[in-house]
Amino acid sequence: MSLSASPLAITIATRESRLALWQAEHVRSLLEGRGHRVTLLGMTTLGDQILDRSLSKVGGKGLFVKELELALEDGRADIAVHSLKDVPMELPPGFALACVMEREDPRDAWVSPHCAGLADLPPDAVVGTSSLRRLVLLRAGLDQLGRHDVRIEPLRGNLDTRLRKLDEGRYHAIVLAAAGLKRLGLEARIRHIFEASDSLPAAGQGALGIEVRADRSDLLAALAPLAHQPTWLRVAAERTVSRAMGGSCSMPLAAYADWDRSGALRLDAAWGDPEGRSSLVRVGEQATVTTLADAEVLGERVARSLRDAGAASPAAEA
Ligand SMILES: NCc1[nH]cc(CCC(=O)O)c1CC(=O)O
Repeated sequence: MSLSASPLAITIATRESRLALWQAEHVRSLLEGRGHRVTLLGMTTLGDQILDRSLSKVGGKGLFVKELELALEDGRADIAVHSLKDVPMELPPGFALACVMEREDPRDAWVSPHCAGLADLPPDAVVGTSSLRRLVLLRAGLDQLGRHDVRIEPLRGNLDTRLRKLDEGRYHAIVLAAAGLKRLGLEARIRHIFEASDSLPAAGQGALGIEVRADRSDLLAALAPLAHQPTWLRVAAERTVSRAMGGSCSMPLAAYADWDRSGALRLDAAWGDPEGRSSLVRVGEQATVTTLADAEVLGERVARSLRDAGAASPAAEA
C-alpha cells in the first residue's frame, strides 16, 4: 500500500501579512517536497482592513477566515492556511480542517526596549495588548505586584505594525504571541517569555491548521502527512473548552494543554472578568487521551469546572 497521494496542483489562499505569507510558504515547501505543484493566492480580508477598532467589537475571529473560505468555495483556491487561534470553533458547513501541524512556541512574549518585565515598569506605564485574555492575565499579575498605576491599552495591527507602535514610544511594553515573532526571525525582540503559569495561552496559539472544502478527498489525502497528531490532540482539547464556553475573541478565555511526564494530557483553562468585577478563575484537569474524542471529553470537563468555579458564558453575562 502506498501512503503517498498522487501529485496535485494546489492553490493556497492566504492573507498578505508577513506572518500569513510565511505560514503559506511553509506549507508550500512541505507540499512541494511531496511532489505537489503549489501556487499562492494573496488576499486582503476584512480583519486586515479594520485596524481602528477592537476585533471583539466588529465580529471577531471569523473576519480573517471568511474571505479565504469564499475563495475555496468558488474554486479560486484549494486550501487555506490559518493560525488556528483565528479559526472559529465551528467551521461553516461544507468545510473541514484537513490537518493541524506541529506547534511553534505557544507562549506569550513580552517585548520592551527598556523594561525586563512587569516588575520593572516605571510609574504609570502603558502596556499594549490586543487580546482580552492577555488583558485579564496581565491585570492579575499587576495586581499581585500592587501595580494599580499601570494602564493596559489596546494594540491592533499585524506584527510589524504592533512593533512599530512600540518603537514610536506609544507603549512601554507590548505582549504578543512568541510564535509569530519566532517565525519571522524577530526572536531577538523578545525580552521575556511568560510561562503558562503566568500567562496561559489561547486555544490553538502557535499551531497552524489547513482548511479545505469537505468534499475534496484528494486534498484530505494529500494533507494527511502534514498532520502532527500530538499537537492536534492538544489543540482539540483547548478548542473544545472555547466552544463549550461559547468562546469568541470577545471572551477573556485561555485554554492550554500539554503532555505531562506520565503521558497524560493536562488541560488548564482560565477565565477573567474583563470589567475586573471578579477575580480570575483557573482550573486544570488531566486524562489519558489517544483520540480526538478523548480530547473533546477532557475539554468538556474543564469547561464545566470553569463554570462551576464562576466563569460566565456570554449568554449568562448579558
Ligand atoms: N490574533 C492574531 C494572531 N493570530 C496568530 C498569531 C500569532 C501566531 C500563532 O498563534 O500562531 C497572532 C498574533 C498574536 O497573537 O500576537
